[in-house]
Amino acid sequence: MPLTLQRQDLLPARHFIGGEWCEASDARRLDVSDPATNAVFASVPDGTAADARAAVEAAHAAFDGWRKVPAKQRAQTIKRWNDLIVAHQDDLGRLISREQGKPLAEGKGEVLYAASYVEWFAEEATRITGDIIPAPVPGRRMFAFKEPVGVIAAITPWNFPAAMIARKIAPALAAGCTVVCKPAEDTPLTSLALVKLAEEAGVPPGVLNIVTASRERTPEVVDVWLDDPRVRKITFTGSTPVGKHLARRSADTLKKLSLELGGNAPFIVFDDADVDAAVEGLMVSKFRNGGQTCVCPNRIYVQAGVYDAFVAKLAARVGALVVGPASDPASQIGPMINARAVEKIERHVQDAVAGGARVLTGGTRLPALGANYFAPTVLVDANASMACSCEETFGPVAPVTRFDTEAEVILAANATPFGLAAYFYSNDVRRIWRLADALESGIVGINEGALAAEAAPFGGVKDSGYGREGSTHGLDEYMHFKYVCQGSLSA
Ligand SMILES: NC(=O)C1=CN([C@@H]2O[C@H](COP(=O)(O)OP(=O)(O)OC[C@H]3O[C@@H](n4cnc5c(N)ncnc54)[C@H](OP(=O)(O)O)[C@@H]3O)[C@@H](O)[C@H]2O)C=CC1
Ligand SMILES: O=C(O)CCCC(=O)O
Repeated sequence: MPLTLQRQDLLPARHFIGGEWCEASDARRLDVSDPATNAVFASVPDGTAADARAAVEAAHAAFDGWRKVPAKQRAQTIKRWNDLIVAHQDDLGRLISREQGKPLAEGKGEVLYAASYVEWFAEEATRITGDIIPAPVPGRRMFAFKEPVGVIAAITPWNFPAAMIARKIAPALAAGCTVVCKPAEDTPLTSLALVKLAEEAGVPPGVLNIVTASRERTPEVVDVWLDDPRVRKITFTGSTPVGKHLARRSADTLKKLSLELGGNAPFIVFDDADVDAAVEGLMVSKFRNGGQTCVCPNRIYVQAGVYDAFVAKLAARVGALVVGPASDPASQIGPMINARAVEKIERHVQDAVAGGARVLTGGTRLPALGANYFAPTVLVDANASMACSCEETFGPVAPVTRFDTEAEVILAANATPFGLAAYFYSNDVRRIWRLADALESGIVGINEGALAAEAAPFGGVKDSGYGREGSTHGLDEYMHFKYVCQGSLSA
């Protein structure tokens, strides 16, 4: 079924390069399908190296002009973009849900979440200050100015097609950078709609450029940007192997990098926790976007004293989740993004069961709904050797492990190369600060399952990457310092 929007022109379905909506240089196109049915409902250009080069040319040519636009004017343009995103939240929410599969309420929620970053960075644009440094010797004046790094390349994933674009592009524009962007193959339409609204907001030609591409052609497009010394920064959200590839491949041109990569978040419930609050927190954090979120709990550790009560309550809540297409307002869990995602989830569940885990609810695909559906699942008796404990499942599967002591669970929680988010529930204030210190993670939730906010620095440690998005630190990622030192002037 074609997607009908209030504003059909929010589906430009072409690249945007140098202020022009255009086709791929060889006119090849890429189909976009609905993960609920696998039915194709739109298409976009399948980008080429030539398109990628044209985008860099445009961004490079626009940089000097954009960086010199007064901060207040840049801020006003970005604020207008925010206002347009909010005004079109219904269309954008429907677009997200159709191409990504999340329930409509979540799709619309993501639009407002994305807008919160755009608004935040519009405001931050007017507060970019530097330092006046007390000189260590007489006759000198010393300053540190912040400057935009230049052209930046944003490579975004499919799980939050609006929010990931927003929290990369808004700070780049606020800092005075120009942008080339490549969204994920599965979800190119939302990003094109956002770029259309940025154009309407008055972002000048060449400042924001977007090239869509298939999985097959993505390396060809991105390699152009990796090799081009005019691209001064890569900002990426996605898998750890691709993040490491980008770091290696951009070494020759020594680009600045922000890498927001995979996670393997522990979620720990202590005997002294409020069990109902912990179950609620897990439902919020684990099943958001059907479990396809990098900060989703991937390993759930529950202390022996509350284990039985916790898993009984959790299984009841998970078993009651309504699975269905985004188009059904009752749906709480939509389809997974594609066949590869469902295969990985199924492999994790089967591996866990073969290793001794028990399924309390779910555990299978839901073919009656469609090929990409997987039942929300609770596994108990999970252990560290299982694939679901070592790899990011990225699906609606909650594997639960029993533990006895605080020392034991800290060791287990940190026994992973990843370090993006960690959660724990406890009412003992001494334990709370011990754990907050001990967990090797960029983000820690204490008695809270919903952590992300535009004012907070989002990012990881270890194999979960580096760099932060959101907050004032999210703006610094797009700037460098220039130290200026003035000696004495001769009389
Ligand atoms: N941190 C996070 O938020 C995310 C983590 N993941 C994790 O990664 C797993 C796999 O998901 P997947 O979609 O394959 O993630 P990828 O890392 O493959 O994709 C993320 C982005 O990188 C692009 N990309 C892929 N390969 C290259 C390459 N060689 N050079 C440049 N860009 C590239 C993708 O383009 P294209 O779509 O065209 O391939 C997409 O735009 C998930 O199961 C999950 O565990 C996934 C998404 C987000
Ligand atoms: O999963 C991701 O790709 C990061 C976005 C999650 C969030 O902002 O909470």
